[in-house]
Amino acid sequence: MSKSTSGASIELSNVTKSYPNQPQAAVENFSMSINPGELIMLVGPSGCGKTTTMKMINRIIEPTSGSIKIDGEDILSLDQNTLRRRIGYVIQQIGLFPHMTIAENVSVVPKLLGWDKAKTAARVDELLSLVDLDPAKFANRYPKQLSGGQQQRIGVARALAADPPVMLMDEPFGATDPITREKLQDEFLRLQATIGKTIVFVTHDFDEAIKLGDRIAVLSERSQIEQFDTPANILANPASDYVSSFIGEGAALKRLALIPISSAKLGAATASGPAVMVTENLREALDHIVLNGGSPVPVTDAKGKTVGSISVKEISNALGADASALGIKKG
Ligand SMILES: Nc1ncnc2c1ncn2[C@@H]1O[C@H](COP(=O)(O)OP(=O)(O)OP(=O)(O)O)[C@@H](O)[C@H]1O
Repeated sequence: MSKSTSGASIELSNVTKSYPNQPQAAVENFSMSINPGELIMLVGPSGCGKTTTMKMINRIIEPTSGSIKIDGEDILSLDQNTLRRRIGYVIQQIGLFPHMTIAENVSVVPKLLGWDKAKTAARVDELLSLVDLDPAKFANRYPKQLSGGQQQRIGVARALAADPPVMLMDEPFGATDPITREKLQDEFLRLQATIGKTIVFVTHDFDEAIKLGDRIAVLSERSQIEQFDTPANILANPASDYVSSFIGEGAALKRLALIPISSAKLGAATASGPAVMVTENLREALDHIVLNGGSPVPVTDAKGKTVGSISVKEISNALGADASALGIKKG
């Protein structure tokens, strides 16, 4: 998918953080190059150093050694306040100010930057619309008058207020129920397709990492990188038992969700049953086939015209072709 990019590159080189009086470093010699507009997921067990790694990028935590550059500029030499205005930050607890309205919450950074009232108000309207909340309805409410999912969207809007090139997201959807979480993830993907920020996103949830990430870094203790690759490559070719244990059960099913139906060789356009759109993925095709009692289902284009059919055989072939393209034996 091509997306416009307003993000910046991030380069971490040999970054180490040792907290005082700790026997070992929380993050040791961490190096990573992130391209403008990339959405990078940091995944790993509790205490492995994900949050420490991420918080060093906006210097909420100061590195003990190493260098961090954003668009080639050494951030350790920048004033901390300047830096944090360039980096949006979204956390699980949301952190909305309860005594401020939604509009006031979203305006915090524009106010710090000295924007006038009209510019700030226009930006608040634009941001609320961007996260699918009607400004006329929500701007003057207080956080407690919003659902958890709506509050989380305000957290994202607030982080985007000054249009920062970089966003850091620390388990932003972690506290929401599974249905809200999935909805927020879908919306967030749509939003990112438009805004193209460079995003570092911390999660415990490998499925969330697969769904959202352009690339995933699987981390072990001291933020050691076990594998850093696209979701499809990690699922098809985990680098170690450690990485496999993160993927868990059902790697093939998870891979299906990453392969578009358009990449499968379709069967003849003779099938009947619940049609699936060619823009959907193989996981969705499989769902339709199951609902159709295991028989092939028609595949339609965006205009509803039938362009072929898909059965378990075509799905299996597409999965095999994908695996062999990656140098994996068909299993
Ligand atoms: N302020 C601190 N002082 C001392 N040790 C700390 C401090 N903050 C974190 N640590 C330690 O550093 C290590 C990494 O912590 P960090 O919070 O980065 O891990 P994490 O992977 O984000 O964990 P979680 O998923 O549970 O949030 C842990 O062993 C933690 O106990």
